[in-house]
Amino acid sequence: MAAAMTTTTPDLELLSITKQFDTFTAVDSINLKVGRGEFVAIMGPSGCGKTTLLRILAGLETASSGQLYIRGKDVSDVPVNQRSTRLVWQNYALFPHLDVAGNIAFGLTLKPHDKAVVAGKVKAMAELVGLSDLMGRKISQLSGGQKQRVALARALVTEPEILLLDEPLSALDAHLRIRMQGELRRIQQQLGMAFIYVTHNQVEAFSMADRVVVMNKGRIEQIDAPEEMYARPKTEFVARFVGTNNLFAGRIQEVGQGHVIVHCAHGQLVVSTDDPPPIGASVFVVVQADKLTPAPTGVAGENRLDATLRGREYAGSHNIYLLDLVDGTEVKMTVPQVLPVEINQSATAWFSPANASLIRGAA
Ligand SMILES: Nc1ncnc2c1ncn2[C@@H]1O[C@H](COP(=O)(O)OP(=O)(O)OP(=O)(O)O)[C@@H](O)[C@H]1O
Repeated sequence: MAAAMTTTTPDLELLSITKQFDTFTAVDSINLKVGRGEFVAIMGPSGCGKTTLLRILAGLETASSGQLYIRGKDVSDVPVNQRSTRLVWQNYALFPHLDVAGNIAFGLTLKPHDKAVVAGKVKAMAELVGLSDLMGRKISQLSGGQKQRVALARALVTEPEILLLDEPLSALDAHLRIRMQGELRRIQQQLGMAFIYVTHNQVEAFSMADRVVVMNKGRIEQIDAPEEMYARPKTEFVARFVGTNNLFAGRIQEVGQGHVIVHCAHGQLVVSTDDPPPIGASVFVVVQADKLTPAPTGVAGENRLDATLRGREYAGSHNIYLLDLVDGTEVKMTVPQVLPVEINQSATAWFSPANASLIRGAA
């Protein structure tokens, strides 16, 4: 039954959406609410079910079970041409025999419309996406970024309630991609429209989205604002998938005032926490690579990691150091300076207890 419509009705609500292909579960009991005008990015490794989920939202695929609501209305059985969603994907699927204006107008000309109304809407949309000067151009005379703008305008001109985007920028070069990220965010905010954006690209997801969804094997691992997801991954999978984190497996050995001591294979680590797991619990200590700094040799102290330098990479503004701990654990440290250490020599790293977090490990 459709939920009563209120101003707080989410743009999109998924209740236990599952998709099975024969015996294989591609999308597994997904629950998700997308608020009014929210930008949600869905990311995860290849094959985790991102595109299948987006196709279900678009009506191109039918869920095996579960309910899908758009602005409070159950659309689970509404066919694709009657959905208030539009899909934009990377191979723009534009019509080469039509010019830019013809391509943008295409969605509107499928239904009876006054010519002047169509022209007005196409003009306004071209202005919004920055194509006003190119209306008479053929598609073959456009750059990749311009083609992507046409595809975007063609979807938006039909005034969908939600725009679905499947890796829309992946065919563009790095420079153009950054430009288009800014443009997409501006357009989305100007229209106040919910965007559901599927991508492999972490930087893209984290720079545009209000919230990021990380999927793994058809399930949602974590939904959070980008900063929160980055600073506090909640599962081992997310900690390994997002950012550049170091994970140290261990067990809680001692619970102190505002901190715990974790026993790991290479030694003890101290982590600040207000929510300590019980003694004996299996945990991972998570420390971002840029929260590690070199520790002066010979100085004892908590969270000092004695290691061997195995590799280094110069990345312009920073250096990435690969270190091996005594038990073979690999550690990544990102620092601005060049360290006076050669490959296979001893090196040390250190982190503050306040810069580490805990996630529960396997029992
Ligand atoms: N029509 C289909 N029949 C059978 N299996 C399918 C079908 N469509 C997708 N799958 C399987 O479902 C899983 C999820 O596919 P999906 O395309 O949603 O993944 P994805 O996360 O979008 O991957 P990628 O990032 O590589 O595009 C994959 O294992 C895929 O092989």
